[in-house]
Amino acid sequence: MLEKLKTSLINSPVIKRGEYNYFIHPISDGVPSIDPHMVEEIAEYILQITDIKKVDTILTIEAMGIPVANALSLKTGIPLTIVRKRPYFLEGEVELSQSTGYSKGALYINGLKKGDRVIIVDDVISTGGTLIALVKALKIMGVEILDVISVIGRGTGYLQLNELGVEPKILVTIDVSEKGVEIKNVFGNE
Ligand SMILES: O=P(O)(O)OC[C@H]1O[C@H](OP(=O)(O)OP(=O)(O)O)[C@H](O)[C@@H]1O
Ligand code: HPA
Repeated sequence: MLEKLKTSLINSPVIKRGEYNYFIHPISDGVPSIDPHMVEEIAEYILQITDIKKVDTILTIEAMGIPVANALSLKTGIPLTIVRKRPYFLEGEVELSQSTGYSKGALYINGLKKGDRVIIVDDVISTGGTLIALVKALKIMGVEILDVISVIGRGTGYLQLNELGVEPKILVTIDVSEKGVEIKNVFGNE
């Protein structure tokens, strides 16, 4: 299962972004090109591990959550809502701070209201900085989070989501070092 994803991950180049060992992969970077059959493999797998029936909208974060989240939206007919990196100044817009292992910035939520039921789909969880900030903001908004799914996971950032009462489903967990990427676990193989 997830063979295309696993095989491509172990061949990912790793560069330094400051002190951070950053792996480069089509799903997390769109580099090199994204194989639609790999996206299909991932979307199919997600549909097997999450209950999509009650979901009002699939929520993702600009930019690299979009390819997988959009594939899910197309397959299910459920609308896609994208948390953006620029403001739109619309009524009710919610701003939050995003920090990763190599960047800091702002994110902006539009199009969600209290009571909306969402699944969050992203490409990578590492420090957890992005998803922790998003989950906290959604809870304040009264948005119901039915599931949190990340295609790739590294490090222990996901543990802080547990403290927020969220158990993210991470499809493939990896170790990243200067030597490269190693597969640690596949969701459902525990
Ligand atoms: O767990 P964290 O440490 O927060 O890292 C995970 C985040 O890092 C990337 O976002 P980023 O905005 O860097 O890149 P992108 O625009 O390529 O998605 C990725 O898309 C995740 O959202
Ligand atoms: N590679 C690609 N995207 C990422 C990473 C990484 O190492 N960490 C957080 N988002």
